[in-house]
Amino acid sequence: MTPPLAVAVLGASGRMGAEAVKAVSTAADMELVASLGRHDPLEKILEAGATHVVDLTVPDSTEANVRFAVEHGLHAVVGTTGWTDARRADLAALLERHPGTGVLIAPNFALGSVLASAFAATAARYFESVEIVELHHPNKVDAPSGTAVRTAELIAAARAEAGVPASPDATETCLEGARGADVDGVRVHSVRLRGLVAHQEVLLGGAGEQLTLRHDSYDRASFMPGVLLGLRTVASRPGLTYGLDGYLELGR
Ligand SMILES: NC(=O)C1=CN([C@@H]2O[C@H](COP(=O)(O)OP(=O)(O)OC[C@H]3O[C@@H](n4cnc5c(N)ncnc54)[C@H](O)[C@@H]3O)[C@@H](O)[C@H]2O)C=CC1
Ligand SMILES: O=C(O)C1=N[C@H](C(=O)O)C[C@H](O)C1
Repeated sequence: MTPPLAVAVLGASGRMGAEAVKAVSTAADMELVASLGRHDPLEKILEAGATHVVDLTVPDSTEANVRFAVEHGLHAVVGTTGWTDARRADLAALLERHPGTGVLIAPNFALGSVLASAFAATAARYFESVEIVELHHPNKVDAPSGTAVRTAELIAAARAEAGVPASPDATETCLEGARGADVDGVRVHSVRLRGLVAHQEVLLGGAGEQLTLRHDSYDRASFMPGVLLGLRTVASRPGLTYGLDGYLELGR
């Protein structure tokens, strides 16, 4: 019989970490061997005999946590935001020196969100204008969301490949921030509102028509199937995978 995956959750007292602790604890093929908070030494992971790490911490901590995991040959599933191009490049280089180890960085674990971003990238090839509105709870520390950044990157790449020009925009005078952030040429607007969890709309405009692709996470339970899928898959995918779409067969 295959032994259960020995999983350590980092950020275990946080909103996502607490949900991941529940999900891993109730998965028949996993054992939660360690739960770490901000003040716990990372050595706890090794003492507990973990083979897999889930990082759901904060942008300032995640890079050091994941580097520690990789340097000790542990596979990592990472939901924390803040993984810039430069940070991912450094991590990919580290992984080359640890060839059997896998890391998944997933800006969003909700399957519906991953699908919505993929649909948006497909649709963006056919519309003149595209903008993103992301809406989150007001305790979120980063803006724009990691999901919106990833969606904008996918959209920009698809439009570049199809030769679609920049979205038209005649703005000449503008209060700072009024047109949102520019991510690879795609405007991203961030709303923070009590009562929300995690939501995103991609607005696509053409002559006389609009297509809106919206995804809503009403509960953090929505992220858990993706976390578990990541844990079950990561060891068989050495190196760095960016986006849960890398583990799904979306083209079929
Ligand atoms: N990929 C996805 O599907 C999702 C990703 N997120 C991201 O996950 C991250 C966490 O989100 P929340 O749980 O809402 O935040 P949170 O603030 O509720 O939780 C973060 C926790 O990490 C702890 N922490 C900080 N540094 C640590 C360290 N070095 N070791 C262990 N624990 C540490 C904090 O004390 C806190 O308890 C954010 O970056 C958020 O954007 C959130 C929801 C879904
Ligand atoms: O902080 C959150 O809550 C979320 N963070 C991730 C992001 O920044 O995209 C994923 C999801 O949107 C929830």
